[in-house]
Amino acid sequence: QISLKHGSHRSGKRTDATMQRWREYGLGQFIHWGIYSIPGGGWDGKTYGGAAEWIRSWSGKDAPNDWRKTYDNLYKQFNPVDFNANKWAEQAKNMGAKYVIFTTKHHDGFCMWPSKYTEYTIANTPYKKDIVKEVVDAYNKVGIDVYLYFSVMDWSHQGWRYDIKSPEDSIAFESFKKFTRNQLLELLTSYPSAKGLWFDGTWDKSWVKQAEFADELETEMRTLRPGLIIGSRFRADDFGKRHVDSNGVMMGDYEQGWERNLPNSIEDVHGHDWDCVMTIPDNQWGYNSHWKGYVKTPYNLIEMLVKSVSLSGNFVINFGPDGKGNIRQEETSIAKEIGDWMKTNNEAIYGCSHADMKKQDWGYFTQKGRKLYLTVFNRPINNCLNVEISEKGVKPTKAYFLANKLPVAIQDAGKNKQNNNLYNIVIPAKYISDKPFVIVLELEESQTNEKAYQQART
Ligand SMILES: COc1ccc([C@@H]2N[C@@H](C)[C@@H](O)[C@H]2O)cc1
Repeated sequence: QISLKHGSHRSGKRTDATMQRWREYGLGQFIHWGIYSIPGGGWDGKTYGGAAEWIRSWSGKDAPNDWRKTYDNLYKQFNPVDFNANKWAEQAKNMGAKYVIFTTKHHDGFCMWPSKYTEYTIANTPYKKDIVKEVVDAYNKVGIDVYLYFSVMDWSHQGWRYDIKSPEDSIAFESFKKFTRNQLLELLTSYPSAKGLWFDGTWDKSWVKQAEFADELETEMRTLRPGLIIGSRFRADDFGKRHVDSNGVMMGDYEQGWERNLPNSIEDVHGHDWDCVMTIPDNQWGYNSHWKGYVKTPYNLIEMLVKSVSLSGNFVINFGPDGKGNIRQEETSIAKEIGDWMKTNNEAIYGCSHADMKKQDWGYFTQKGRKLYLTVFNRPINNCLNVEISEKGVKPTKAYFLANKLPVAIQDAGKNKQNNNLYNIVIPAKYISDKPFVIVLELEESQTNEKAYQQART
């Protein structure tokens, strides 16, 4: 046990109601929207190879002439005339999202709210109005909780440094730290209904060296907003360790490392709360007019959602509106498909978590109380869903389709070598579905005193 002043201040999950509400969300929406949405991954007929929200960093011979100057003046033309926060919120509601994470400031430093600590904000664009407020109000109105994405790394600020290597760097970075604290307190004060902050841009050495400052700032924010939810990405400990401190204890309220990645087993989760944030194309968060590579189907995303909940996590799908404030057609149709599926099956998602059952090939278990939800992605040829119950004295008493409550048969298939009780849940052969479907299995304690059967001698 290494003694730490600025490591994790809590081990184990948070047990308060606010965090429990977060745990039950299941599905969330990420929105990346900012100045980078104007170029949309290219400029002057040239396309940028990286993620569209990083286009300010475009340089070298491939970049348009004077690109940095061009980019840093884009805010003067930012006027998203098609933006309608209520339409976005309605679409997210219909998709079944319970929370939204919205980019207040990305790495380029442009503020989507009228911050009083810099000129580089929405107030100085033709649009003028406070976009963060419009999003917060519209999503809250339809019952979706709002979390504010904030990039600590800020390329527009004179005081930002990737590392601190000289007294001049230290003085500059002190001014940057003051600016960052001011903006964060400003966000918490201006948008009191925001439930949490989603930090990014916290990997550089300069920030990793600020254990005491970041720890005190996190405490100050939590004091200002009791119940505030902050993930594992915000700060580093006394020795620069991030996400988990030097004693292996997670910092923050949930694991924020699952970006475009998913755990594969409950062991990967280490008992932490977590969410996965996922792009629809391979790696584009901000609007990119030409999606390259594989674009995930609604089916891919529904499987990731169910897998996340089956491992006690939330799944957050990213949307990247364009420079005029439109959500593109591909994202609109995905939101619709997922929403249609959620309307029928959300009972297997909301408030559910990992079931201590052996993973089966046909799909995933999620559980809430004594109800097991079997979401089937790979229907067995013999229509029998294998279920192994290792918990002694527990047996399934009822099985039925979630969609229409029609019963399905439960066959007792004896015991396997580990003495687990095996069951076949039998899907009627005539039942046809071109979408993943859910079967509910109700469990009850059984008093049977069956003896364990003789193990084979081998
Ligand atoms: C250096 O690798 C990355 C990858 C993604 C990011 C940002 N995190 C995502 C949530 C997006 O905001 C992406 O720009 C930053 C650095």
